[in-house]
Amino acid sequence: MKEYKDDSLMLHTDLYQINMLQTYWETGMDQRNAVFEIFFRKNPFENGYAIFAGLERVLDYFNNLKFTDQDLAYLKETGIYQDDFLAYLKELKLKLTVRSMVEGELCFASEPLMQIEGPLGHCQLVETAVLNIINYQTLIATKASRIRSVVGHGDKVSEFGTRRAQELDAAIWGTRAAYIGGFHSTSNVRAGKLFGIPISGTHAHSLVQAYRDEYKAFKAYAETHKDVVFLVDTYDTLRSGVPTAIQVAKEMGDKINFIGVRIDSGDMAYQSKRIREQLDEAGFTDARIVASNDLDEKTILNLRMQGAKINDWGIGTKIITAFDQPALGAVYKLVSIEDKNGVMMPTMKISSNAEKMTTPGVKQVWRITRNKDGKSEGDYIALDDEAPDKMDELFMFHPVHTYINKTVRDFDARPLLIDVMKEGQVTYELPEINQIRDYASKNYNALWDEYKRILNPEQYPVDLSQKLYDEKMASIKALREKIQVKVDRLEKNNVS
Ligand SMILES: Nc1ncnc2c1ncn2[C@@H]1O[C@H](COP(=O)(O)OP(=O)(O)OP(=O)(O)O)[C@@H](O)[C@H]1O
Ligand SMILES: O=P(O)(O)OC[C@H]1O[C@H](OP(=O)(O)OP(=O)(O)O)[C@H](O)[C@@H]1O
Ligand SMILES: O=C(O)c1cccnc1
Repeated sequence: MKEYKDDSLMLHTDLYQINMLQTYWETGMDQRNAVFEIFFRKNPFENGYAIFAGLERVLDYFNNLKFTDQDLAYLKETGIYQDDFLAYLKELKLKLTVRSMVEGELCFASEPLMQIEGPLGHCQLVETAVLNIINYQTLIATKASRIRSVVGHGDKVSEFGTRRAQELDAAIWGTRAAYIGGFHSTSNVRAGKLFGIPISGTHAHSLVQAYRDEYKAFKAYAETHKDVVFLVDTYDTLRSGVPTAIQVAKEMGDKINFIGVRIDSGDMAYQSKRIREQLDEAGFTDARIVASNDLDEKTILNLRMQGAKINDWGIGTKIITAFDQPALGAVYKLVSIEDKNGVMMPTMKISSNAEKMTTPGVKQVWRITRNKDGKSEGDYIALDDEAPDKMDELFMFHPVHTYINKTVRDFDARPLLIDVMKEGQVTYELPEINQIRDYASKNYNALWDEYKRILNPEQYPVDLSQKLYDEKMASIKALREKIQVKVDRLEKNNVS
């Protein structure tokens, strides 16, 4: 890999973004004010909700983002761009204004998670990296929440996935997202240092193999550590591993804090029950049983159903790679653009595929909860000039099946998109990681159980205001008519 002393993230974008910027610039469009929104079309893992994560890194990415001399030298080398455009890039200072959900917010398909406003060219340049960050972190936080939701009360879940992650960055930011989603600790020591996440760890089979003997290995480990968890499945878990762990724990007595044992293979329901008996019989009733080996929410649920006596769970591959759904699929769509008279005009993409159709206009997402118990009624997407928080009753209807509707009274309406950056300056004070994690947990607790089950959850309502719905329908009609005129003209030209 080539080394650059001033490498920046400006080039961490798709070539087509710079190509579009060039077109906007050459045609005098680059300074037109534009608003883009980020949303995903389907909740990941067929879950009933997702947990928003990634804002801290997005703001960090925006901070001082500019083309460096070596970025520009590289672009020149490609031969794609002329000197005058490169000179324009050299002076480019991003003036983005950002509204976003905060990390730990519950979010749902089809609602804006973040809104980026600014000169069209600036907004375009950052699309790729912003999606890159939010897609991954939101996905992992959601997967973590699913896993956390199936473990027992008092069980601990540790993230073990660094070795299986899609490279170094994914390990670090993935484990942060897993912590936000409810994991208790990580095995990644650097993540502990960078984010203040609790770290935890046992030992590997190699320790036992190195000493060629379980007793020697456990004893050596115990003599060099205070807190110990012995990995007991290297040779024969029930006949050798656990009895040896017990022997060493007894010999060491108060010199160590014998936390328990870990198993990493075999039938973990059967083994954990037998291990529990052996530990209890030896008087170690508080010793914990840690399990790892390709675990996820489904295996954990199944193990618990079988009465497994597992207290703590180490989760690697399946969390850090979001194994069963490796991408969230969030997109970045233009919703409003300034016209040549300086007026902001809503814009949308239409498609025969209803899922691919966007909703035009600058919007706010309102979380509607009942005043009497704080429970969720649904989310209400309204145009920016609407104020559902000032209304006494709210008519909420399904945006496709409009006959599914309800009128809500005595409710609280909370706007979810808050100002985080104004013309390139961060205006938001980043919370501590534990505040984010607590916030996610509080939000999760306020959600009805029906939306939280990991299999076939109920669909949480994400509704459009009447005004937004009407404008969307009018835009679709107007666009269809415009296209029809064009098609007719083309056909007429072909005939003549
Ligand atoms: N009682 C159980 N019920 C359901 N799944 C289990 C049970 N015990 C273990 N598993 C899961 O079954 C999968 C395979 O376990 P298996 O015993 O085959 O381990 P393994 O990976 O072959 O062992 P090794 O790591 O030694 O190669 C793992 O995902 C594990 O978490
Ligand atoms: O199974 P995962 O959910 O991906 O969790 C991470 C795995 O990493 C370790 O195994 P590995 O074989 O790499 O090393 P070890 O068993 O020698 O520690 C650990 O024992 C887990 O099995
Ligand atoms: O601490 C552990 O037991 C651990 C950490 C990473 C991966 N596997 C196991």
